[in-house]
Amino acid sequence: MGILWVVPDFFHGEPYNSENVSRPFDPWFKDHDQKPLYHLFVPSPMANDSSFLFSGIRFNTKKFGADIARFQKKDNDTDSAKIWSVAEDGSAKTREAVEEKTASTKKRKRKGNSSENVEGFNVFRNSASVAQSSGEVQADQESIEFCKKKNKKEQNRQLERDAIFRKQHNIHVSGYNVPSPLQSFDELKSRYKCPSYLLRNLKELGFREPTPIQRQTIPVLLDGRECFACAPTGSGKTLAFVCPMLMKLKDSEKGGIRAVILCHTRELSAQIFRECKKLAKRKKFGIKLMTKSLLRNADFSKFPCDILISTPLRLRLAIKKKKIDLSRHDD
Ligand SMILES: Nc1ncnc2c1ncn2[C@@H]1O[C@H](COP(=O)(O)OP(=O)(O)OP(=O)(O)O)[C@@H](O)[C@H]1O
Repeated sequence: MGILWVVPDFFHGEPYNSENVSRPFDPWFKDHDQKPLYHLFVPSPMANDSSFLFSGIRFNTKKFGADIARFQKKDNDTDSAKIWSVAEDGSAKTREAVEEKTASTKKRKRKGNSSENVEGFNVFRNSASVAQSSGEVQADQESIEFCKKKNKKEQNRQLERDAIFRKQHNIHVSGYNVPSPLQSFDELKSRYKCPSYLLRNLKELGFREPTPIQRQTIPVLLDGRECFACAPTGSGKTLAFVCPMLMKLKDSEKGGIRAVILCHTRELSAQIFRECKKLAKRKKFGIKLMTKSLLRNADFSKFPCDILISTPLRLRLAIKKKKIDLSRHDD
């Protein structure tokens, strides 16, 4: 254990002086060997563990890196450790060595150079339990903070890239933490695990690139966010909401209506119905258009329907007269 307690020997008179020829080391040590001050500490745990000295101390190794390098462990430290163990053993054979080393330590002290600090620092470095574990904790905290900073930097870079991309495609957004727009339809697979039938259908329909409204609306809806989108006629709004709808529904189920699309005109609902059918090709989704005949003849209690497309008035009629159940819709 690399510890050197430097305390004045108040209890036992004069300190050892190597230059005092009339008081050589052996008799001096004999006087003090009976009750040296460190014996007071030996039975206590303090003698074996210096961590009590440093508990609660946190040392910023990053900030004081240069100082740490300067105070790295030196031979002096091992010397002082030897002195300590020798003094404890009380071995007569090594007392000479003790004398020499003690004298040299004192000389250094007198000169007032920095080695004293070195030892003090090494004590800190070597105290096994608390100092080491607090060092580890601090290292962990530093690496976490480093990761956080890195993530934040990367996030800011991504925000910048998104802003440039939106500007290029004339996309305007408002809202908090808006997801990044789609670069391509392939991103549907990498980012959202889009089923392959849908990607195949998009390809077959000749949709190579998403339109601006699709680029931004699809990620927003797939992230479970609410969205109010506005784009010119013929800009591909239908795919912008049908594609995430199909992805969220995943598979066909026979338990009732799971999604509703409301359109203000019958023509538009018929157009959306056609688009839905094209996009859901190869998947047995129950997609229904609320026509007059359906409203009249259908038994809505056993209505296998994943997506229902209707105008508001027809849906209201169905709810009132046919007790259509919309409670199963997926969020
Ligand atoms: N990414 C795309 N690439 C090429 N064509 C597309 C793409 N998305 C949609 N289309 C096609 O563009 C046409 C218009 O799409 P859509 O009906 O969805 O537009 P809209 O914005 O909903 O129009 P409206 O406002 O009239 O309802 C459709 O024929 C559709 O198949």
